[in-house]
Amino acid sequence: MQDSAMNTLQQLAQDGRLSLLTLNFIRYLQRHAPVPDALIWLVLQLTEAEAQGHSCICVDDESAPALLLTALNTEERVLLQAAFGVLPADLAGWRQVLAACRLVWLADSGQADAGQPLILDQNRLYLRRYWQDEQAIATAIQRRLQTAHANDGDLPSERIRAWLEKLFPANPENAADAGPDWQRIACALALRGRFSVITGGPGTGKTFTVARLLCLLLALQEHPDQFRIALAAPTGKAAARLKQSIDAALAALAPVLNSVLSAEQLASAIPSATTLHSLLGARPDTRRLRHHAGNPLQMDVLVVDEASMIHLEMMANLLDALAPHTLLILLGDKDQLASVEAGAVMADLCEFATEGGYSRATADWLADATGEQIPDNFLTSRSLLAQHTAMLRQSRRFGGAIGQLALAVNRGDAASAASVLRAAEDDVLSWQQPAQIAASLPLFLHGRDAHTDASGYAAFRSVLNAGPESWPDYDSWVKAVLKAFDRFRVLCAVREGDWGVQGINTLIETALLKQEKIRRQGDWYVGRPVIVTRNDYSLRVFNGDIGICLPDPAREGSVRVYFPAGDQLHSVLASRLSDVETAYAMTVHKSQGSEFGHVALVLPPQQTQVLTRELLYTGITRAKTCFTLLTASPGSLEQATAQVTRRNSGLRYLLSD
Ligand SMILES: Nc1ncnc2c1ncn2[C@@H]1O[C@H](COP(=O)(O)OP(=O)(O)OP(=O)(O)O)[C@@H](O)[C@H]1O
Repeated sequence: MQDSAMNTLQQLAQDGRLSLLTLNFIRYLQRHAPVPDALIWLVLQLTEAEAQGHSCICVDDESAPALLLTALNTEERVLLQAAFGVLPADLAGWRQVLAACRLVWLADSGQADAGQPLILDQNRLYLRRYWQDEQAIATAIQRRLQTAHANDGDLPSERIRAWLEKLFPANPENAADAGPDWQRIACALALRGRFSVITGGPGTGKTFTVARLLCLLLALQEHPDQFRIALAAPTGKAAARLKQSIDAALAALAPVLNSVLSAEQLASAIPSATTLHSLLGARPDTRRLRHHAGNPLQMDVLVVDEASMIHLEMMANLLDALAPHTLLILLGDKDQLASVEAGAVMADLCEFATEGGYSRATADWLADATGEQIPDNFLTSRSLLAQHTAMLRQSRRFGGAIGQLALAVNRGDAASAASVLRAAEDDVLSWQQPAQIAASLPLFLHGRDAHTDASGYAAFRSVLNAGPESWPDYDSWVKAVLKAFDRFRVLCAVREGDWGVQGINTLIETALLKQEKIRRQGDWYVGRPVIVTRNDYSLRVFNGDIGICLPDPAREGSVRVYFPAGDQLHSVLASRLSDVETAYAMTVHKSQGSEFGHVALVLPPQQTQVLTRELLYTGITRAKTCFTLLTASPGSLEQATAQVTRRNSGLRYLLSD
């Protein structure tokens, strides 16, 4: 490598403008073989892309260099570009450079794989581990899809149809042109194989449908009492929500199912939901999991909710750990923010979900088994995966203004989103543009004037201040405090700055301190809401868990943090928790899988890459009853709506056959 390029990189790393990890990786490559400058240039892009959640870069894509070192200013970028000189202009030129380096394996060249750290597959350059994860996921899914019933005729379509009619009675109020019942269709598609995807926006009935699908599966078993079901989600909160919704749905279905299982048998067939980490048997201080192909999970069906939060490595691990006969059902909203880590698995799986992509054979089977006719425009006969994917299209919860806003944002229609925000009744939606975010402090503390639903933290503070005396026992009070905290949340696009998580948490805490509403003991005070930032297996607290600091009833003067654990509570001495942050405000990313009565979404004034359509959509759809948008200028709404994240990935191509 030319000295000038390496010197520039070293200088940038010294100034903290380039990650040391990247520099060390380049040095590692250089120790093993001569590395041409053009490849170093690609590695810089690749490590940057990985940090942004892409699994690879497209070397012939003119936009790829735009990813490069976004942290650099123009002068630094110009310097770096000058140091690297002229680079190949097209894919053929890049392939030539890469083929000449023994650290790169050209996966489509017919050469044997020698374990090189970099892989070029078609036009996509990968770090080996992401390529491996994508390959493993695609192979495992294809295998599951291919071991579907060889012939739909093997399935008892008449029985299935009879059950679907019981589980989803036709609604006489539905308009004749309402289209097919996608919920019935989702159930029937899942019965055909070992892999199924059900996507849909918030409130479209994903859990409603999967509860009925589980009933249908039980009803079709010869020995329903021996049928093993498992429920999981990426976070503890999402797992608890899944279990709650399924329990509620099943309670309503018990009378329908009583010829198959008693209410008690039905209740015991559905275990509690766990996080994917604990399902897979994650252990402290090691990446190795207890369950894998050599020690698979033993269950007949696994439902995983909030699948958009699953990253590449986790999906690869999950598929590896499943027994071949297990039916995996993924539930999620394809339009939500992707996982923080690399990959956009749910978006890749649902690449064609909107258009359907069903074959004529699938449509015929659906007509037999559900009585539903698939409209012609959904018959584009896409991939095998499309034959096992259903998209629910009617929101049952978000008929109103929040739903319209989410839809407008999802369509990329900033003008409609703005007019929905301006036209809505202000107890549901509000758009405020404070010059300084500090001006929103009254909103955070007390909510919007005179509108009880659009609450701030006043409801939470009031349950907290009432103390345990007004409740039958201490735990009931703690549960009420936790519940009241979920009535409102400030969600931010960024962490730093006045308009970020840290600034707003400080703003709220300082105000409460000034008003003498809190009394600190070091970092802790009674009523401090915290979010866990790192898994701690010994304390059984996990990244993203939210708890509240309250007095320890057993020890005068000491405080514990209480976390919800299903219907129960889990508590930890506050002094033992080190990796936590105050949680009046949290990032939209961390809010995935949760819902709050009222959400105040804060978009920062500065232009930032994180301000995307998916972020806005995810923030809006966390709100159950009221939503307030806080921006410094109207432009932020437009900017976020226009900026779509499309992560580079090879998975969607691997799955498109
Ligand atoms: N076919 C239906 N008939 C009547 N009610 C329905 C139907 N489908 C869904 N619902 C109701 O709509 C509400 C939302 O359903 P559900 O919670 O299953 O949606 P979801 O897609 O899982 O939502 P989320 O995105 O929050 O996970 C629930 O109250 C549910 O009972």
